Parts: sequence; C-alpha cells; structure tokens
Amino acid sequence: MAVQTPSSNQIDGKKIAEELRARVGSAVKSLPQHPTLAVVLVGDDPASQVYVRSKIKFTQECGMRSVERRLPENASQDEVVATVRALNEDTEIDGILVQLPLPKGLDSDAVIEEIDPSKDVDGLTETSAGRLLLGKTGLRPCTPTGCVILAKAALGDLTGKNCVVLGRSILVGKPAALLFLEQNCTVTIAHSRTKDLAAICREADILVPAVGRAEMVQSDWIKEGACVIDVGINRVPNPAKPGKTKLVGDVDFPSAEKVAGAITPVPGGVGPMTIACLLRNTVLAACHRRGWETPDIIASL
Ligand SMILES: Nc1nc2c(c(=O)[nH]1)N[C@@H](CN(C=O)c1ccc(C(=O)N[C@@H](CCC(=O)O)C(=O)O)cc1)CN2
Repeated sequence: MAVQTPSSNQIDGKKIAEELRARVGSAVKSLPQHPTLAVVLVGDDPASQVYVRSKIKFTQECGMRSVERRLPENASQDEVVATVRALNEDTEIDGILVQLPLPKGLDSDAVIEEIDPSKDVDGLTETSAGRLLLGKTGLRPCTPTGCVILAKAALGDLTGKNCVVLGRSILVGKPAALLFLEQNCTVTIAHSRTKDLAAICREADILVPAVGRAEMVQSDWIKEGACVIDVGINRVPNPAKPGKTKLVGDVDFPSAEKVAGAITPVPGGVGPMTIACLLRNTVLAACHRRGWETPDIIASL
C-alpha cells in the first residue's frame, strides 16, 4: 500500500500543535499549582462532544485539571448562566469555556458575557475583544491565535506581509484580522459582499479563508508562493466512499497546493491549534489570576 507523505509545502498543524502542547506541559510543571479548566457543554451536538472530549484529554495530558459541566439540550438560559456564575465564583477554576454553538433558543452572546474576563480562555467576552482592539494584553481567541502561529511557522517574521482574511465572524475573522495587524501585517478583511473577491485574495501574501464554504477558494484566487491558512472545517459527501462524509476546508486543496508556497491541510491544520492555544490560554489565565510569573516557554507566539 502506498504511504501518503505530506508534500513539502504543507504546514503540519498537528505537529506544531503537539509542540505547543509540549511547551504548555513544561510550563505547567514549573508552576506552584496545577491550573484548572472548566468546560461547559450544553446539549448533544456530536461534533461539540468530540471537541470537548479532546479538550479535556489534552488538558489532563498537559498536567492540568479539568472539570466538566454538562447540561441537557433543553436547559434554560437561566440554568446555563447559573452554571457559568458558579464557575466564576469557584476560586479553584482558572479558565472557563462554553462550547459553541449552544442549542437553539439560547442566547450565546449573553452566556459568554457572563464569563469572568480573567477566566475567559476562549477570548470571546467583550472585555477580551476590547483589549485586543485596543492593543492591550489579554486572552486572545484560540483559532485566530493558531492561525498566526502557523503563518509564523511558515514565514517567520510577518512584518509588512499583505494578509487577506476572508470572513468577518466574531469567533475567527475579526479577531484574526486584529492579530495579524498586531504582527505588523497590512490587513484586508474580505467577505461575501466584497467586490471581486478573487482579485483581492490574489493580492495576499497570507490568505486566511474563514467562511465555512467547502472548497470555495480555487487555485486561481491564490498568488504564486502565498501562504494559505485554511480555517474552514466542512463535512461533505465522500465520493470515494458512497454514503460516508469527509472533511474539507474552505480551499480547494488539491489545486491550491500546486500554487501556494505553504498551505495548511484540513484536517490537520488549524483545528489542532485551536485546542493547543486554549491550553496555553489556561496557563496564561492561571498565572495572571494567581500572580505567578508567566513561564517564558509559552509567553510569546
Ligand atoms: N467555545 C468554543 N466553541 C467552538 C470553538 C472555539 O474555539 N471555542 N471552535 C470550534 C470547534 N473547535 C473547538 O471548540 C474545534 C474544531 C476543530 C478541531 C479539530 O482539531 N479538528 C480536526 C478534525 C476533527 C474531526 O475529525 O472532526 C482538524 O481540523 O484536524 C478542534 C476544535 C467551534 N466551537
């Protein structure tokens, strides 16, 4: 059987995430006490259950404690808010995340806003978002941080690079744009109403598609040699296995990898970095809350 090896321009997100988790593990060993992450899962969404399991597994592998709060699909807004408030009050808890999406009928923005900003390891509260906008220190959203780490792994210093972020969501697009700006990139945010999307994307030294549309970005949208960080995770029918599905990104990978200088695959690109960055944030939150010095090994990206 032929063994598939990643082509040389592939950015190996799995390996880079593994290295970051190892650094987080070393950082934890140097702390006076083990940080604790609390994960809130509401309902039975199968993908959310998988992500939460991974978050808990890797938290423990890094030497941290995790607590899980599960609520039923029909939990009320008040019950979810009460769960978050109890975790805010618990001095043993360093980080809180509410797995998204929440079931229909719940107001996720209001739930997220209940999280004590000092424990906001997803970096999604208004305080965290405001601090990012103002260029102040704080907890940064995980997927966008992962994108920056992957781009730096491929290109080194990002100063002066043209970065095009495709998508303007609160979870990824907007914070990613600000984080690339923080790296001294010249940033463009493009979206569904942008005129001549393909031409804008072709200007990018770093292209970050985050729209959730399977294989939308074709190779002729990509400048020769550009770095492509594909945030999309889309489940589509698998033509090779009728009745089954497969994961693809927002980029048509087979054609794009022939043009890109560096490109993340899906799976195995940005996804694993999301969890590794969450673990890093948990240590950062614990250090900040408890007045410990942040270990150098995880201090910078
Ligand atoms: N509270 C949050 N909710 C959600 C976030 C988030 O950052 N915070 N992001 C996504 C889901 N997510 C983490 O929660 C996540 C998505 C994907 C992966 C990942 O490693 N994906 C693998 C493929 C996994 C598979 O086979 O399905 C990959 O890309 O290689 C990790 C975490 C929405 N909700």
